[in-house]
Amino acid sequence: MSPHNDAPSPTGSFTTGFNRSFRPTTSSNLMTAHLGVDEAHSPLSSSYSSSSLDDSPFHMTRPLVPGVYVPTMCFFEEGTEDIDTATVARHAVRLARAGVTGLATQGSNGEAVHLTHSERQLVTATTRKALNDAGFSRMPIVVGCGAQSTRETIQYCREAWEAGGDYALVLPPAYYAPLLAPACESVIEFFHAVADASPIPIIIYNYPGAVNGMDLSSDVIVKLAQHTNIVGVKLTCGNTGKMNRVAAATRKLSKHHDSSNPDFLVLAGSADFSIQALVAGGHGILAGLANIAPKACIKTIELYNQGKVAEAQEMQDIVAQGDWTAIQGGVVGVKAGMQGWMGYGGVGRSPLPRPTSEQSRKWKEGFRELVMLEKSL
Ligand SMILES: N[C@@H](CC=O)C(=O)O
Repeated sequence: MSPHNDAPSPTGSFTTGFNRSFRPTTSSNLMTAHLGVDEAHSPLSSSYSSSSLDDSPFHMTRPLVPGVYVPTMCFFEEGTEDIDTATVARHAVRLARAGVTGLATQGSNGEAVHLTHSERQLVTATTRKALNDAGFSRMPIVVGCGAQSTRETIQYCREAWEAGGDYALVLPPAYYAPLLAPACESVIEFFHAVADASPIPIIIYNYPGAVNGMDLSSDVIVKLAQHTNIVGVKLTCGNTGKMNRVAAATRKLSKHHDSSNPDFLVLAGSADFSIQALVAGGHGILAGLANIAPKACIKTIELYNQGKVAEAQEMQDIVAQGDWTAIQGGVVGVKAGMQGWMGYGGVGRSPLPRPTSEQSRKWKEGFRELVMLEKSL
């Protein structure tokens, strides 16, 4: 059973359900929405500080610990393309019951770029409530908050907190990458400004493929890690040398040496290098493949941590092959695979293409070995 399954809950004051007075609303009035919390604890209050948040009875601290984090898919109603909240909730609970460490809404797999501000809040709030109702109120939710301006990124972080998110996953802004990249200072200033203003801690998202090729170096990441409100990194770049440098440097900077609760969490951004990440000193994965095979992803890491390296390698072989299908098919292929094997998933929001039946069969087949492994666990 997951350490996050909290029935009964250890904190009497915490209530299940969305507890930050969230009301689905338009983005224009979100910033003025009354949160129903003491003004001194409101993230919209100028006197707000992250330490005051921890004192708020409306907040439960959910530590960011090593393990498997899943950037959840977003699901849409057939025809209308409205958010299918029932499936969002059901999927979150399925993953939690499989034993994952945390979830991430609005990662690349969650089609964040297709969602409005209020839809993003709806997905996060639905996920939080589903977890709480199923006895997983201690499970953290990371929320994708990347945007092109510092201002909007901060707004996303605040909205993520309002909706029940615990951490913000932030990509560097990259539309104007050539203007920012030569001076890493601009990128550092961006992350510092966001971290200063965000009510929730920041996880750096290094995914060059999604941001005009911008690839943060280990030097930049280690510098950013020294900000008290920047607490982790997801490396989708796949650079295990960089991961080794970041893990080693942040370990040295750490005030304590508790490997079960590091100050700075270093995560692989794809499941196809899970054990490589552990060898490099990383702490786990935040990877889309776990939408399909959460138990296989968890088991691979467990085997390695238990010193069963050959068995871990064997499982990693299957995980890496399955991930190749996910990498090639992206959101379209993963949804087709889920629909084929799990009976839900549907299709991506327009303009993502609907796969033909032949393509759906191909994506489903690509996951066969992985799904067989998953079912055996
Ligand atoms: N391959 C990645 C894509 C985004 O980071 C994943 O597995 O999530």
